[in-house]
Amino acid sequence: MGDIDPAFVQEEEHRPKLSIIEAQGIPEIDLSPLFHHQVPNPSAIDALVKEIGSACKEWGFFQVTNHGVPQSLRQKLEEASRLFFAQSLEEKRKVARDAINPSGYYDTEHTKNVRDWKEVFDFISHDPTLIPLSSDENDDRVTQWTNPSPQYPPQFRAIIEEYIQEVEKLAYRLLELIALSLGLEAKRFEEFFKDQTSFIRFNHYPPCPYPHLALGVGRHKDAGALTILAQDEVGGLEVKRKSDQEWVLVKPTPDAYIINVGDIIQVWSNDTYESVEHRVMVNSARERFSIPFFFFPAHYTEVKPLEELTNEENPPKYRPYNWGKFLVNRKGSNFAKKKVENIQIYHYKIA
Ligand SMILES: O=C(O)CCC(=O)C(=O)O
Ligand SMILES: [Fe+2]
Repeated sequence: MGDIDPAFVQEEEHRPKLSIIEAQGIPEIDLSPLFHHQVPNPSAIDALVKEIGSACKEWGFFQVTNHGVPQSLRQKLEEASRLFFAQSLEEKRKVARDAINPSGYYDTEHTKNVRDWKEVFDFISHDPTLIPLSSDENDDRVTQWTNPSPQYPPQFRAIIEEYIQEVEKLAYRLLELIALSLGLEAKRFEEFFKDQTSFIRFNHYPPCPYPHLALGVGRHKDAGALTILAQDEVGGLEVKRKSDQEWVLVKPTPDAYIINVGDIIQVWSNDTYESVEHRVMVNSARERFSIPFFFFPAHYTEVKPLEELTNEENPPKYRPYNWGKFLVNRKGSNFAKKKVENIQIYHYKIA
């Protein structure tokens, strides 16, 4: 292999340190109190809500175990993902995304204008998904996103659809716990997800001969409400620890999910919880797979700090923004490479 394509090379300050801090990992939270059907145990739920609240506040990231998503289903999905990516580029490009429909395969994503060392297959969770036609605020036309139908592996689409149903149940449960932890009613956020724009992503990070120069995904924050990530046993996800701004590796825990608070919860909670920066390291020996589910509200959602969480002493820190316009703007800028920074929530911050 010759020299690395400069499109992949990170600026010096953003290159990963290959000596890794694995100290003091993100909190691990056992969700089994949610699944004791006979007699509800309010004190166990209270304790869980407190744990979730402090994980959101101190880290913005945590892992959950006993989460209710069947392990066999996750394994089937992971196996299907491996088979899909093992195909030739030509086969994968038969389900390529395009400028209109962002669902499908591509291998050219850039994060902050540096190319990521990965290939991706995106699949919206509700097909079709209603979405603004453009990010222009004065254009109120709406269009639809739909999914491609990968022909291989044969049951891929059916397995994805089954998995989405299960992971969505977990998303709603987490949302309730987060609402309770903010002193809100459990179902406070539910209405925003009736016509949700969520999607699932399959990431494949091939081995990379330049792990000191490139990243699988450059540093970023997730724009949605919540992310529910399945990572394999290889490891590589790093989170910027809030206490000291160090990058720490999230050690793989078999069958657990990694949860992180996205920008929307940051805005809803008026910065009580913050969306935390993360990135993915690659390694020269092993490929890695991960499957995030991005839990996104309906396109017409006006995202703004909740009234219950603001008052005269704590006024709203953000101007309202339209989620659909924000999302379309993001998708457009990740598809066509622009030299400018893409849209971020701090653009709506009230000084
Ligand atoms: O692969 C991972 O561990 C995380 C990927 C990620 O952060 C993303 O796709 O937004
Ligand atoms: Fe992410």
